[in-house]
Amino acid sequence: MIDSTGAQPVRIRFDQVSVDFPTDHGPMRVLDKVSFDIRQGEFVSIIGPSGCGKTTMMNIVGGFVQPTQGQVLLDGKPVSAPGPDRGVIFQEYGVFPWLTVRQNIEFGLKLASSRVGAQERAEITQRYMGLMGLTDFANHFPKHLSGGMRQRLAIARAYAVRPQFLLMDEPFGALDAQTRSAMQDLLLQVLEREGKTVMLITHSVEEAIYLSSRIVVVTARPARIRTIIDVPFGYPRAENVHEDPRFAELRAHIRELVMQEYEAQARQAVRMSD
Ligand SMILES: Nc1ncnc2c1ncn2[C@@H]1O[C@H](COP(=O)(O)OP(=O)(O)OP(=O)(O)O)[C@@H](O)[C@H]1O
Repeated sequence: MIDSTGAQPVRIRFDQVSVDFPTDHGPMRVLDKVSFDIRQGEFVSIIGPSGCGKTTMMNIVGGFVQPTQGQVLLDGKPVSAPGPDRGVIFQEYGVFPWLTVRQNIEFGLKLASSRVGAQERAEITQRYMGLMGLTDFANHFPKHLSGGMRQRLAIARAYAVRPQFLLMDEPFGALDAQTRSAMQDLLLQVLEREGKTVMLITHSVEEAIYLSSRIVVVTARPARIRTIIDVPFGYPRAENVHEDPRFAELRAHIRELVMQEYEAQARQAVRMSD
């Protein structure tokens, strides 16, 4: 479905979303009147200082946190609960320690859809174990995997379900540089094939530019939209896009914005301690 302007339809809409969390000193505002849209097939990264409210934004889309004011709409309907249409990958490894690698992926599929039969589940599981380099560890339990492998298992489980939306909170943060780069390329391949709508939280400006179609820079807490940047590179994304002079310019620009927000956060902390 394409609207009259020829643009893809809006899938995720933040509409004046504010969140206050209770603290011992009264409510703490974490998000303040955040509004932006994510359209079908877009890859939107959120970048901003640590602790500013990015995970909270993702938790609202995931259905884990309710806004204090405003709403998040998924295909025009307010989000009220988690659902299998959204594949969520958390910072912490979201794997079940009492299940093997194979069982973890199969269980994710079982939860998401009762329509996938046992045979198909086994095939999908085999495929994603292969993609993530986990085939040799199919019968291992997570405690016998390295941190990076556990994270790859969490990613395999989310991808295997083929959700319409991928919500990723620093999914590659715990990986070494080489694995991280391989996982970024694999994500681009999966998206090329399956055409998902993605929201990614990352601290890496390079990762945001390499993967995204747009980057939302948010302010120090409470998170507000500082600016939204269109990434000038199309898909399939060239692996050597890092060498494009526009990449370096964009990186410098976004780093500057994020540094300014860290400085604002530091000034806030000084004021609070006065
Ligand atoms: N359920 C909650 N109850 C109370 N406070 C919370 C809750 N969830 C988050 N917070 C607080 O809200 C603020 C924003 O947290 P959030 O995790 O959204 O930030 P973030 O930008 O994702 O941080 P980071 O980049 O370090 O992961 C933090 O001060 C956090 O302690």
